[in-house]
Amino acid sequence: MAKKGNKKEVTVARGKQTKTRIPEQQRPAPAAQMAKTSKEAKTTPGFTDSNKRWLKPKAREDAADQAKADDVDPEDSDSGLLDDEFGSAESDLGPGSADEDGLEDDEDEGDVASLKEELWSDEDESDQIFKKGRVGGAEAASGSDEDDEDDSEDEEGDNDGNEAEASDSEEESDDEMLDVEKKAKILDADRARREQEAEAEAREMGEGDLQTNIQGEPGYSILPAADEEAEPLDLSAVLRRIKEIARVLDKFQDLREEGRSRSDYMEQLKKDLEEYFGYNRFMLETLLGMFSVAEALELIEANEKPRPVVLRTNTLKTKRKELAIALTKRNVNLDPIGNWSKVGLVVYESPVPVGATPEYMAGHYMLQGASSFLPVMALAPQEGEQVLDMAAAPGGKTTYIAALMRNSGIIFANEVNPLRLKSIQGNLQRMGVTNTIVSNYDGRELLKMLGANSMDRALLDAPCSGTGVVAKDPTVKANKSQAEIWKCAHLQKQLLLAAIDLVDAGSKTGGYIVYSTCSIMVEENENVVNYALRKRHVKVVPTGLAFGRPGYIRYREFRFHPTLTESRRFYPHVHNLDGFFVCKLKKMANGPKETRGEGEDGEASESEEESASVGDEEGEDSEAEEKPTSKAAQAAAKGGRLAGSKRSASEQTEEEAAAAAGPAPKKRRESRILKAAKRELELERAAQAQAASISGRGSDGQPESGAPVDKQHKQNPSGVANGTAEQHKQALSKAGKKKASQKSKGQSALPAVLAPERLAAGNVSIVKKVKKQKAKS
Ligand SMILES: C[S@@+](CC[C@H](N)C(=O)[O-])C[C@H]1O[C@@H](n2cnc3c(N)ncnc32)[C@H](O)[C@@H]1O
Repeated sequence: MAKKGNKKEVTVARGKQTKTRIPEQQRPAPAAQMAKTSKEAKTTPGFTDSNKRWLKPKAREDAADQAKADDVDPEDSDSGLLDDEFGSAESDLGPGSADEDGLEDDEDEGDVASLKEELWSDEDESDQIFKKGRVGGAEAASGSDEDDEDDSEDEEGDNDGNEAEASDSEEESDDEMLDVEKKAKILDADRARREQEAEAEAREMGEGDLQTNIQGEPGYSILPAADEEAEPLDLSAVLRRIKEIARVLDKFQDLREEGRSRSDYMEQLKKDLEEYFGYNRFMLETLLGMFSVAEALELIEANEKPRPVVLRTNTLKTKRKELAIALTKRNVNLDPIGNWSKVGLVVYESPVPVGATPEYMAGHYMLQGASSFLPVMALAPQEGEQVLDMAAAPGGKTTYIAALMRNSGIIFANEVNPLRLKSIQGNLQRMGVTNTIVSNYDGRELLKMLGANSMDRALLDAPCSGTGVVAKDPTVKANKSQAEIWKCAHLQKQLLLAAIDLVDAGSKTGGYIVYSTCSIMVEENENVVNYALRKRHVKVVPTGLAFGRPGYIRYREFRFHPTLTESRRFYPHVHNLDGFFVCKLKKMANGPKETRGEGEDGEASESEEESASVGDEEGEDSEAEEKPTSKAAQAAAKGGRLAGSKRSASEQTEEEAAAAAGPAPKKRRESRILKAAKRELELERAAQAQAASISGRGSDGQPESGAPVDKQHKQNPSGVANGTAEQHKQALSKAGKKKASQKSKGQSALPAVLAPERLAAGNVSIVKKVKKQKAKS
């Protein structure tokens, strides 16, 4: 465990700005720990463990701390969060860094290159503002040379890891510090020195008489004696024991007490962690299985702290610079999120609820966990493409996809839970998204509705156990079980196969699928992707993300395809992000892989998979064989799929893909529903363009005059990006005529898609009822 200091909270008023110094033990993630736990960070720039900007401990611990400092009601700060991404942390099953040179084919290169151009290119003029000093408050105005120098040092020093981080706060010159800061600094230094001395003393004593004298008291034992009735300890004593046990386990041979085994310590540790942090046994065993004891504790501690509040600029409506200026005028204290994103802003403190500012209402930004940027960046949607967001509510990623596509092409945003549709619609409307069709299907049924191979790209931000977002939803600590994790994995496999089947391997610009979860469970991540690698002609490609830990290829009894190291894992204690997994797949050929029959390698037959991918929820596809039984492992090894098998697995994928599928079909199979929906969207766009030319709106549907947003809403209640009511009506009546003529030709109609009440601001809802009505008729 990293040693903790005891800095006092010091609130310093500087001009208009209030700065809150967070006690060291409350800081989001101590830099020393971070650099220690991620060697990768030392070599990767940007938003990594060594990103000083991101980790600069300026953020307050929570709203309550800020309230203390600013007299702001903490509830106010939270109440501003509308239905963005927050609140989706609950389980939603209801109704080495990216190797930029390691790209395997031209398409990948183009893809990642364009992604880089879009997202990693030199910061635009908007970032000059940050070079002149932090935007919030007085410092922004000064724009001193000194700040410039600091910034460039920041950039150069990104690789310096913990030392750079540690020294960063020291860099403030004494002259700049106020008296109270100076005093606090002296006290801190003094306390640190005394702690060091005490530790050294304890170590010295331990070396002579260690087994019983961890705390320097004769006869002291960390573990209760076997025959002793365990006395209840107060919580601070439990925490102390947790740390002592972690220390012993770290240097077990040296520090163990005589007659005590490792499992004695582990058992006591688990009991104490259960008691102190409230995890259940399953969760603890998982964490202690994935990480060293010390690192598991770091993660557990990071899970107790909220992640920073982050905004994503909606580039359909504004620029980051403009947004930063607007929010700064409201005394919001913010910074760019780091050099890995050109659209992210991290908010340190705000006197107004950031979920209820006029800029928010006008759709200039999305409140979005920083980890949510990553799958969309990996997806790298291109303008003009057809993109599926299979599990879309509340639409945080959909709106980002739309922004990257500049509202061109078509996005299909699907969500199974009808109660969550409104949140997608609301966000699309607020953010001025006009290229999206919202549907309400089980993702496993989408194949029937949209047609196989109909998409250029697909994002499956899968429903999951939420084990990466404990900070948002602490109930996850206590209510997850192995059975539930397998249940999630089962659904995730079916959804991923469906997503793959919907993407066209022959797409000129795409052919990519991104799979992501906010779970840290291997069963829900690498295990799911590994399953897809075996069932479909896909390969894992680099995500293009500049940081993140590589995915597992060996974990407990699991053995995964070696290319899974290209997938990326993100952790609260390493990256100060929610626990997250991102994997990018390239579809090599359409259609399923030919598999041997049941019994030959212990796998389900192809027909079973197909039924799984169209929604046989009860049908046990290959869940059993995916669990790491030694029988399955042997059988899979026989099939040549495991790491270490003689044939290179990536060769195998491509060879088999080529042999099984032949040339990729040139034409996509589009379902009638898809065609009708596209026609409808075209009509809608035509109406909007007409409306824009009449009413003097820009091409993005924004008023050129800058009329107040509220007024726009009143004039046009259906949304900020709509045409006039008359044009809307005309479009609908045209569509209605088309529908009638389709009907007379015996083609399937799309009544709900065309129903006026279902239309909202350029978005079209397809509801499940459509299917039922169709079936009846
Ligand atoms: C992790 S959340 C998606 C978050 C979303 N991508 C965003 O960024 O705002 C997963 C979503 O999948 C939905 N879901 C669950 N089962 C589904 C299924 N079978 N088909 C489609 N969506 C499903 C859940 O209701 C939930 O809204």
